[in-house]
Amino acid sequence: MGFDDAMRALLGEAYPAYEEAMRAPAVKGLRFNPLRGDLVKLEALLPWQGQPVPWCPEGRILPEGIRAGRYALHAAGVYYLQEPSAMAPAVQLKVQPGQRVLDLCAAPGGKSGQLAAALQGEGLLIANEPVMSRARVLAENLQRLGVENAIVTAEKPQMLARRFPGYFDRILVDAPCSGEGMFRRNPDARQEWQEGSNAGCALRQSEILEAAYQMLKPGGKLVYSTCTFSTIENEQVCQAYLDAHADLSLEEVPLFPGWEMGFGGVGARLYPHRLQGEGQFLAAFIKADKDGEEEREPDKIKAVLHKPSRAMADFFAAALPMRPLPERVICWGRQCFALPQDAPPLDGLKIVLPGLQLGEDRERYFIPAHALALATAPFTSAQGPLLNYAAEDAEILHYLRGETFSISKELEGWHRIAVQGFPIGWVKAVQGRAQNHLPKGLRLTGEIAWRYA
Ligand SMILES: C[S@@+](CC[C@H](N)C(=O)[O-])C[C@H]1O[C@@H](n2cnc3c(N)ncnc32)[C@H](O)[C@@H]1O
Repeated sequence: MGFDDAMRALLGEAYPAYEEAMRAPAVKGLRFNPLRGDLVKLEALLPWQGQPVPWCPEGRILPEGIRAGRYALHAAGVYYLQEPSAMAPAVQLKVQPGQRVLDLCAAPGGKSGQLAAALQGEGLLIANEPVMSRARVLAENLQRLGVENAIVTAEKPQMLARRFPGYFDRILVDAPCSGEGMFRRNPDARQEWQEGSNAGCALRQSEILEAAYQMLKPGGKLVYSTCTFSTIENEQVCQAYLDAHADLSLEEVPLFPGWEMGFGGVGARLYPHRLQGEGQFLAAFIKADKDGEEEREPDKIKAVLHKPSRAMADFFAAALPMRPLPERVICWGRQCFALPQDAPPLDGLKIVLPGLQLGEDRERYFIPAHALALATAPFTSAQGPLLNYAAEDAEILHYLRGETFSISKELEGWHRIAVQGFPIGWVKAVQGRAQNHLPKGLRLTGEIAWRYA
């Protein structure tokens, strides 16, 4: 059976509506980042209004033609580009500040960003992605969003399961899948569809879920999601999971307008012909609490902590006076990171990012990391030296292109540069020039939509 026949069999009478929706353009969205402040204020920064996404308060549907990834406020982590249906699984996990959260299949990081925002800086997020190149993008995205309490790992789920038995309050398994729900966005993937691929994906999904089960605390919650339609990868995987673990039960997923209950009452289905978004499946599981069973806590961090140099302390006092010098600092070579509170031991794991990247402590001088500028809250004049510009100011364009530009001759030393109050990186003021410290990989080339008009 080809893909079209499989969809016809799945949807029955609704198939023509689905087919018509597939001829329309894919829906694009953005999600405001609550770590950057109040939603009403963030939304007021943009000159266009997006329609709200009913299942995600921070989500907006992008009006056609807006290239929101090319604006300076994107570089400042004020929002993240995310397709509306993809916003649903992380919302359903209902993360609370202070919890231990695992995002097991996390790159490029849209859902990790949501989970980190729900933690509000308290607790721990481990964002895992086994494909190293993708894990690096994940780390970069979390840094842009200003997340400070995340550790990015690049491990196989089974390896993590050995290290973190019963450790997490919340786990998201946004599994690799056959991607049928994304064919409108990615038509080439449709050509690659093969009948047998669903079963192969299901096998891998069940293995990932098994590792996640081992890491879920009694009383904890897990959300499983895919962006595919096949019942083999969705309801059947969920049913097999329930059959294998008597202490797992389904949590009902509230249905928003346009959502459909999954087959057999398992989870929820989002279809492009029923709502403004692409295809998605999600289901939520609760692990039964065990009275009297002691929680197994891994040992606290065993890493050798770095004592910040005088140069680093001076840098913090001058450039970020509102931010105390971090206490739990580790270094890889000269690159230093502040560990999140309650970071577990990380030895033996493939770590891409162990916490907030601070910069290079070279004893005689300190070079701040880009992520440190992005981690700071929106500007107030008490927060230290900052060059604040409007989005359409030429300095912002120069900065994002990696160029130096003129500033007042009276300024000296490290300054954050900000757009509309939101830092986008560091410059060093030297004799009336702002030396550009935007990492090369983040510089914009080609057309830049730097004006909102
Ligand atoms: C659907 S994507 C995740 C999207 C991500 N959650 C987001 O919101 O940006 C699935 C991810 O799982 C990763 N992956 C592949 N095999 C995996 C495995 N065995 N265990 C965990 N993740 C895996 C893929 O590389 C891919 O990045």
